[in-house]
Amino acid sequence: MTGTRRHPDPEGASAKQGAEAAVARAAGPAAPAPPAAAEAGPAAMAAVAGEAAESAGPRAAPAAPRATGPTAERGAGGPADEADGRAPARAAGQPEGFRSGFVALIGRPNVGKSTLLNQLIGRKIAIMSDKPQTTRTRILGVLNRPGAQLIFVDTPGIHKPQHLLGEHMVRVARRTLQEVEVVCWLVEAPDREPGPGDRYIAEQLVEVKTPKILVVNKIDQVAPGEVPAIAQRFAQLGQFAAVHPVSALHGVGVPELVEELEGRLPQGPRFFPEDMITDQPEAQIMAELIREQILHRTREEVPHAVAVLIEKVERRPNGVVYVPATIYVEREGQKRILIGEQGRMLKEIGRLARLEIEALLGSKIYLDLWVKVKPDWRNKQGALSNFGFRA
Ligand SMILES: Nc1nc2c(ncn2[C@@H]2O[C@H](COP(=O)(O)OP(=O)(O)OP(=O)(O)O)[C@@H](O)[C@H]2O)c(=O)[nH]1
Repeated sequence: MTGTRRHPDPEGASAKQGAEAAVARAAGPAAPAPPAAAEAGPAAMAAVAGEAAESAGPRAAPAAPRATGPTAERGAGGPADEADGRAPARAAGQPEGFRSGFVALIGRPNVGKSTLLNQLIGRKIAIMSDKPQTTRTRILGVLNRPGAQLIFVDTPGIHKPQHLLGEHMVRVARRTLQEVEVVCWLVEAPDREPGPGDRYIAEQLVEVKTPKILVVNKIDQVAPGEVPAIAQRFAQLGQFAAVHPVSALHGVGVPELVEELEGRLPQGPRFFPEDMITDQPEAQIMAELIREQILHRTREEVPHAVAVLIEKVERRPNGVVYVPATIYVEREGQKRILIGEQGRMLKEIGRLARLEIEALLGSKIYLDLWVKVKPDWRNKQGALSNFGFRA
């Protein structure tokens, strides 16, 4: 297998460090073209950009401004200039008064953070499922508006950790709160009142000095007349700059939320190129799309015991992109469930994931799925690193 065993690290550096690097690239000389997908393992893959790059397939994706951390150079127009006391230089074509900044989406597992992120961006960049703790790492989504760039950070749900992976998830979510311009706290209207998980988050939020917006999601599941009282019960738990009832699934209330958030961002540079919608590498999104199909089809402990690794992405002369991927589980029994009778379950997971990946890349895909057992991987630091989770 030629694919590397490490995914690019979407969180090895802070979101802001990554964005600073992005500004450096945007302002500096033209970024080098990404290595051809045929030769490149996942670590070298570029992130998924907007329409143009995507429809042209992985080779055409621009080099991604990834969270490259301390080695990245800063260029003119980046936050380094602000630190020097100079006004940030505006990139060509950037209007006067342009606003930009980071918005964290936080909340209990399963409240709809990923659904809201996809709705805000207008594209599917985060997987969604009805199983709690679906999101395992921080995901950046970029919304470009005529006068602003909003960078959303979808965090793993904050919950009481029960294993090493859980601890990692909560740490990532907490760290994110320190770095952003606005925090959106999502709660679920069907809960009707705050539960212990919500109160736990509210306590964490007390220390957060950045403006907080309370977003009451899933209002499609309650009678409209109930919404104000429900919102009030959650709003009592803290100091909120605004309260927005939404249905992330149906897009209700989302444009109003975007207006609110844009108005709260400071003036600043465009951190990411205009055609970029996420900093997630393609290979990582592919792995997540496979995991999403598994989440939809399995129950109890299986969904949480699964990790997916894209071994390589190889464009073949006939135009088909060959993607071998390994699904790791913790026990033989879980492997049997995933493979299913006469391989039927794995075949179906592969078929549906392939359709999603083809839509993502705009190319024909040959998805080669394998299932392997790695006992207790969620409690092994080495395995977590291999799967791209960093402390
Ligand atoms: N009816 C309804 N369902 C929603 C809405 N928003 C999200 N959901 C559903 O809620 C479930 C959880 O949504 P996710 O977006 O995966 O939740 P999350 O907060 O990202 O979950 P974690 O990744 O576990 O933290 C999915 O089944 C969604 O379809 C909404 O506005 N209305």
